[in-house]
Amino acid sequence: MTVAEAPALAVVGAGSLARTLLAGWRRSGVPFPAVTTVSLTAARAAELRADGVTALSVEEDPDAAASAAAAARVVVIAVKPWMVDDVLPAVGAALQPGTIVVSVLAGVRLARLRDLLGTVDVVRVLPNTPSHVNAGFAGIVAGGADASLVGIVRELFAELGDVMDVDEDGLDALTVLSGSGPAFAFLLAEKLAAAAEHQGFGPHDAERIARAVLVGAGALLADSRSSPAELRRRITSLRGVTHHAVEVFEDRDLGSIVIDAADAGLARARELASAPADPVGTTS
Ligand SMILES: NC(=O)C1=CN([C@@H]2O[C@H](COP(=O)(O)OP(=O)(O)OC[C@H]3O[C@@H](n4cnc5c(N)ncnc54)[C@H](O)[C@@H]3O)[C@@H](O)[C@H]2O)C=CC1
Ligand SMILES: O=C(O)[C@@H]1CCC=N1
Repeated sequence: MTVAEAPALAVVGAGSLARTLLAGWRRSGVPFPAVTTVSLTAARAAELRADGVTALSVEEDPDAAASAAAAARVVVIAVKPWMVDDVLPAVGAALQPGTIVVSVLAGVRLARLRDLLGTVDVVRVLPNTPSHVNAGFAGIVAGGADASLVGIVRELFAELGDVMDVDEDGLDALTVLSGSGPAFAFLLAEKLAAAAEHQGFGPHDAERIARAVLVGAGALLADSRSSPAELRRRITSLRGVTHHAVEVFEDRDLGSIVIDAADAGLARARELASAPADPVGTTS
C-alpha cells in the first residue's frame, strides 16, 4: 500500500485484538498518515503512546471515540460485542463523508451496526491473532458499503494475511474456525507439553518440544503443496509409532470433538448477534 493510499486510522477499543492488528500493520510498514487509538483507561493509553501512536482514553476525555472517528478515514471498532450500544452512536455521529467503519466484533450483524452508526459504509471483518506476524486469516462481509472504501479495507487486511469474502452466516462460522482456531492449535501445544512432562521432561523442555512441533508443522504446511492428510501420512510408518498414537485420537473420535467445539462457538456467535450480553460481567 502506498503512502498516498494509506488512510488515517482510528481504532476504538485498544485491547488484545487491536494491538495485534496494529503490530501487524507496523511490521508490514503500512504508512498510515495518522493512527489514533481509544482505550477505556488512561493507563492503557499511556502504554500505547510508548508504541508511538496518538492514544486517547475515555477516562481522560469522554468524547475520545468521537474525536478519533472524526479525524479518520478508516475506523476500526474493537470493543467487546456487548459494548456496541454505548460506543457506536457517538462514533457514527462524528463520521465524516468518505470514512468507512470496520467492525471486528464477533456476532454483531451489519443491520445492527448500520442502525447504531447511521451509515451504510460499515463492513464486518473477522481477523485472528496470527495477524500479529502477518500470517493471519480474515473473513470480510462488504454489505452495501462503498466499493472503493471496501477496497481500502480489503487491502489493509491483506497486509496481515489471507482475506476471504463471505456472507454474514459465513462470517459467524469463520469466527470460530479461523478466529478461535489459533486457540485450538495453542491448546494442542499445551496438551503436548503436558504429555512431555508426563513422560519425564521438565516444564521448560516440555514447552520447547511443543513449540518446535507446532511451529515446524505449520512451516511445513505453509511451504508444501501436499494436503495435511498427506503430510500426516508421510510420518505414519506402517504399524509404527505414529500409527499407534493417532489411533488413540481416532478411537476417541477427535473429528467429532472438533466439530462439537466449532458448533459450540458458532452457537455463541449467533447468541452475540441476537442478545449481546456479557455472561460473566467482565468488561476489562
Ligand atoms: N481476540 C481475538 O482473537 C479476536 C477478537 N475479535 C473481536 O474483537 C473484539 C475485541 O476483542 P479483544 O481485543 O479480544 O477484547 P479486549 O477485552 O482485549 O479488548 C476490548 C477493549 O475495549 C476497551 N473498551 C471498552 N469500552 C470501551 C469504550 N467505551 N471506548 C474505548 N474502549 C473501550 C476495553 O478496555 C478493552 O481494552 C471483540 O468484539 C471480539 O469479538 C474478533 C476476532 C478475533
Ligand atoms: O472469543 C471470541 O469471542 C473472539 C472471537 C473469535 C476469537 N476471539
